[in-house]
Amino acid sequence: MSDATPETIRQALSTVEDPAIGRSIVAGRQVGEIRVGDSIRVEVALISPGYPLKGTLETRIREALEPFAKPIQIEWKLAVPRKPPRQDLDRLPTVKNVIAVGAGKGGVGKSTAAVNIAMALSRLGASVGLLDADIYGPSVPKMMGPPSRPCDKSVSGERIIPALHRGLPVMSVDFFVETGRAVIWRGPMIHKLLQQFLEDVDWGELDYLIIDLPPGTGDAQLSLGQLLPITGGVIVTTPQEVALLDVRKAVDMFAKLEVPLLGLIENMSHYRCPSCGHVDHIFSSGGGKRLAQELSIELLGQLPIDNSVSAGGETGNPVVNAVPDGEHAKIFLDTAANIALAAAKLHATGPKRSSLLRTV
Ligand SMILES: Nc1ncnc2c1ncn2[C@@H]1O[C@H](COP(=O)(O)OP(=O)(O)OP(=O)(O)O)[C@@H](O)[C@H]1O
Repeated sequence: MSDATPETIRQALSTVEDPAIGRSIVAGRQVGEIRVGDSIRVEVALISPGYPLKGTLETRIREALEPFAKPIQIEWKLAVPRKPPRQDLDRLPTVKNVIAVGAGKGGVGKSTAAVNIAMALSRLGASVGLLDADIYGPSVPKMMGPPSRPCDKSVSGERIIPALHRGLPVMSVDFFVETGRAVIWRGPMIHKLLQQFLEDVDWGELDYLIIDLPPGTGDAQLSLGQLLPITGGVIVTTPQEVALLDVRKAVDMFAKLEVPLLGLIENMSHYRCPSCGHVDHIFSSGGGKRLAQELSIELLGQLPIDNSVSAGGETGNPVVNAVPDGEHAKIFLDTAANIALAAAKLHATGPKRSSLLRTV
């Protein structure tokens, strides 16, 4: 075995593959600074926040460096890869990944999921923004609580400064309508506003922009999807058969938009009695899992019904933040990590040549 130098160590590490993508961590530029003294210190960047395969990667690194017979210290960093979206929609150069949260029907907890996933990714160390594109019922600002900085759209000719809620930049259709007024958007107005959200908003450098899409799979959703540069889609459903039927429509919608599907979240999956711990599958059991298997998509997470989740939405303090060590925060953190990993895996496939024409 050769002496331990940064070069020989880098060479040894070139045989280590990232377990999620099967690529050498040296070739993938995941290895940063290497320092050698009494011990070996290596900087290694993970491809996603909360990377679920970190233990496997660590074992591989330690095995590869074992012959140097020195203590090994690994300094973990985060370097989220950027997956270029469809060629015709490469509009957000400072945003690495755009993740759209959709649902086949209303009321399944799509906005709750979008808000908590954004908070969870941020807790896991990523830089995250939230775009509330739910033109029928923009609820993200309410769910995130009062802003520490309101949205500044006053300066004409300059970039719009997004609101800041709990440290996350947020833009919402809600900022552009009077409180309590029903929103009747005509297609061109929606397009214009969303185009502004994408082109005129100063989002800053983001690993992830999470988009809360309107519920359903009609024309409005399709045209939004054609406008937004989405890296991957996530579908939220409840376990009832009737909701699951709508999931198939949502899957079709993402396919039409040529947006890769990252997976399914089953919300209101079951209810656990807080006093006796009894688990009740109020709707039906295993529906999300069966459907995910049937459609060959990943089941990213299963969230039980719980007061703390709805209270988080009502009080403007998402459960991931309000009860940070609770069961529901843990489920959202795991779900967010699964989403981020699924998006990172797409990176290996490179930019997509779209057969769709831009409609605006
Ligand atoms: N796991 C859960 N446990 C308890 N309440 C929940 C859960 N998930 C969502 N809710 C509640 O269900 C209601 C609907 O949730 P939410 O607004 O997130 O749904 P949505 O799919 O975005 O609806 P919309 O179609 O109106 O946009 C809210 O009151 C929310 O607090």
